[in-house]
Amino acid sequence: MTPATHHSPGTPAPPARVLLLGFGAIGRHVATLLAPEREAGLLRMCAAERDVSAHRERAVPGVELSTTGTDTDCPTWDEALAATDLVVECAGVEPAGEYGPGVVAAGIDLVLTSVGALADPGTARRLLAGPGRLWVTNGAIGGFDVLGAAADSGGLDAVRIRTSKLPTSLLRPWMIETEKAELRALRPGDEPVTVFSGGPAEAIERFPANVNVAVGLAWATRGRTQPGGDGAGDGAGVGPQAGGAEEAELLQRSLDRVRVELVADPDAGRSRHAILATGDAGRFELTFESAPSPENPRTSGLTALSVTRTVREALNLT
Ligand SMILES: NC(=O)C1=CN([C@@H]2O[C@H](COP(=O)(O)OP(=O)(O)OC[C@H]3O[C@@H](n4cnc5c(N)ncnc54)[C@H](OP(=O)(O)O)[C@@H]3O)[C@@H](O)[C@H]2O)C=CC1
Ligand SMILES: O=C([O-])CC(=O)C(=O)O
Repeated sequence: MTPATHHSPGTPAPPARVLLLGFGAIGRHVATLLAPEREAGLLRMCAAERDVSAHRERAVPGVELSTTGTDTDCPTWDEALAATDLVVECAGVEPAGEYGPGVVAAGIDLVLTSVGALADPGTARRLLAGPGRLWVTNGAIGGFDVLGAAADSGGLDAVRIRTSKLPTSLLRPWMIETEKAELRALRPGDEPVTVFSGGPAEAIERFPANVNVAVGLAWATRGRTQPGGDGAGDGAGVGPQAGGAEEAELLQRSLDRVRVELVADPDAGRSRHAILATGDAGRFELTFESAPSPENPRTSGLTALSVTRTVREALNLT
């Protein structure tokens, strides 16, 4: 839905109503970046958290709060959703899978930040089933115009991503104590340690907050649904008109092709994503080291910038 264009000629467009699912590092940064649109009356924003009381003191001006939890002094998720034109998920892979399908099924467009949710075939099918459109953000990486073009022509055989992060940002509850101790003991100058090597689906299951980029890369290089179709593109929204089931199938094949390496690097001042894609179309090497998020130094700041761009595109605010 593009509310900015749905109004009578001659009357000002009503503000687009945006609901953030999750108001952490990315959600807050996105809300701050969209302050000019709020102040210009183009947008109204609400943010859903599961524990609103923990967020009241860190309010962002002009952003109302609602809850997916049990707070009783603010609108519930369902109430907030009923008054929304666009949902922007920035909560995590699990909440994306829990709430996202209901958003698109209600005919509301969804911007997906936790792109890793697409690694689960059932969730991917439901997120792509419409009638709401799914907008898959580029997140912490990019260059998808080049990689998408190469993939569209069937010109890629191998797609790899090597993500390097500070060791302590890769600690996970399922790790055994010796693994955790090894990561904690790494000091600047030590050799990096590979903590995962394999496919994006397994990677996102083990590291849901670190390798959304790998699933995003698989999405970007899934190729085309049909000759003359317009399903693939640089962050393009998709929906039933673009063939949701076919998109989901292409994505599964692409997930099987992408290889992921996740590295704990004690010298990784910035998160680093190195992509190598090769095939008949050529050899493409792209590296991303974005400035850290102002809210969370373990997350690339580029993600919130990409999400903001996707929101502007989805609402025709560009
Ligand atoms: N595509 C990409 O390139 C990238 C994607 N990401 C994705 O973005 C997600 C968010 O990142 P970031 O902002 O740094 O993480 P944060 O932990 O800072 O923020 C997530 C917020 O979502 C809230 N939340 C979690 N579950 C729910 C729920 N069920 N209902 C409402 N709110 C909920 C959390 O609340 P609480 O405080 O209660 O836990 C928290 O406030 C990551 O988990 C990752 O999946 C991240 C980086 C790059
Ligand atoms: O922020 C980053 O560098 C990437 C990230 O965590 C993810 O893809 O989940």
